[in-house]
Amino acid sequence: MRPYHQIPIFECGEPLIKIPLELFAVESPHPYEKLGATYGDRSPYYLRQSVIEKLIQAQNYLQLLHPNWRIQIFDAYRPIAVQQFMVDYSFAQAVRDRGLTDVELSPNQRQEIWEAVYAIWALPSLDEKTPPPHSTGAAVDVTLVDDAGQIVNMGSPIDEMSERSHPDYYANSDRPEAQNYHAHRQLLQNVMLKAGFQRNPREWWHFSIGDQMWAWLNNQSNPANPVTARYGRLT
Ligand SMILES: C[C@@H](N)C(=O)N[C@H](C)C(=O)O
Ligand SMILES: [Zn+2]
Repeated sequence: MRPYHQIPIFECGEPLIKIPLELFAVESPHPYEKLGATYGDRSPYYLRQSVIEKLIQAQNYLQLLHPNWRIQIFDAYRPIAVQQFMVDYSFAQAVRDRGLTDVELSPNQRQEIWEAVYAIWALPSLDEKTPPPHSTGAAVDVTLVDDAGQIVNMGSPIDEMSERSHPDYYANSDRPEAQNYHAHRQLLQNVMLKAGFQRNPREWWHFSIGDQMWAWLNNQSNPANPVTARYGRLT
């Protein structure tokens, strides 16, 4: 259980619809499909209707500051089967990165790797009270692309299992390069927050609106006016 799982969900029934990809930049091929994740008759490029409207709003705010920059969509809707696939893939990759194989892992090593995996991935829970954020169609992983079509350097790749994924990792650095990374992360956060999203406190790229994490973060900063979640798991 994460603290945001205490938030009650009152599903509003808003449809999951195709993102108008022509408006945005898009990571292509899709990063998880490339690894073998299958979506059946679904696609990762779907979100709830008003989440898409808010994403367009965020990009409009971005373009007031930087005309011709775009939000790049890395991932959006994620069925629970894909959440499970990515959790398993990330565990296996972390084992390989340590130069080990699954059978060689000591109980301590196994636990340490699972902790690293679940530091950034949500549990692929089938319980309707604790859905993984992307399985609600309300969460999106994004970065920025500049007017030359280049991905803006945020100082670490999306999905890296390290401290560098923390949004404020570069906040107190004296290095001009690191200050740039922090400024880019702040720019992304500012335009997304202005449109109503909240950012995952552990990941510079993950934003959501209307799900449990969003409600929990809202309630942390504004306890006098608590909100609940309006998007639950989609089947
Ligand atoms: C790991 C990243 N892509 C992500 O989406 N993390 C959140 C917490 C999730 O799994 O929902
Ligand atoms: Zn995410």
